[in-house]
Amino acid sequence: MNATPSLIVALDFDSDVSARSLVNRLAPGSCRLKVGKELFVRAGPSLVREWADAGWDVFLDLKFHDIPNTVASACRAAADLGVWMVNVHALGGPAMLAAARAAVDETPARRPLLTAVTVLTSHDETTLQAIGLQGTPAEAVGRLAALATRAGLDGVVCSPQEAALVRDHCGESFRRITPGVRPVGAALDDQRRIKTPAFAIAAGATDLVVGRPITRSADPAGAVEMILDEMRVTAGE
Ligand SMILES: O=c1ccn([C@@H]2O[C@H](COP(=O)(O)O)[C@@H](O)[C@H]2O)c(=O)[nH]1
Repeated sequence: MNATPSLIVALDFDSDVSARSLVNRLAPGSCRLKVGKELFVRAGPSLVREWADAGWDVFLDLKFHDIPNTVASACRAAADLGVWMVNVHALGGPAMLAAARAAVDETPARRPLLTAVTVLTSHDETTLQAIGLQGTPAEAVGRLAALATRAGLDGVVCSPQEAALVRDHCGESFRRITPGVRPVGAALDDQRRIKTPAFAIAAGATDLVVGRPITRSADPAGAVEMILDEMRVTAGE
């Protein structure tokens, strides 16, 4: 793939009013939208459908992780909303990943991209050990990305620190969606494995997810433009 990397704005707001106020200042061609657990629980599927119908690429980031039948049904429901991408958690294992893939394949005309979360960007080696995962985050990402590749998924969610490793092991066309992106000087918040937008692009990330550096900025639309500029410069556009 070598497509221009995209910016996905994480709309982690506590109301649809706040989310709409930012989205109304953005253009669908300039970035994509991510609806995660908070906004989805607050505002529901109708908001997702509304944005998808309005031409936005919506990433429904609910990280499904359950028995295969339940995850497959949830992926079908996401496809019915018209989302651009939906994700599951790779820790659900091969059968769950295969069931998710089969479910999105049932609607070829509007099949969403299907990606898998590997190791959350809030983890470091110490917290991985605390939950019983051996090795470095990069080693765990490599193992989980291999599972996702074998199940026929379209890519994984990983930190920018593992983007190059995933590209090398899983191929150029396998998407590397990277949260844990922080412009120079931005607060770390609860993230642990972070890098700048420039690093993420240079390392081969295909889609950069950025939330609080935008949503908590005094000028969110300006923050989006600054990140897009840094991405363009690094990509040599
Ligand atoms: O490993 C992961 C997977 C998902 N996320 C989500 O991305 C955004 C990041 O928000 P920031 O405010 O830029 O930290 C958020 O919605 C997470 O749920 C992640 O951070 N790490």
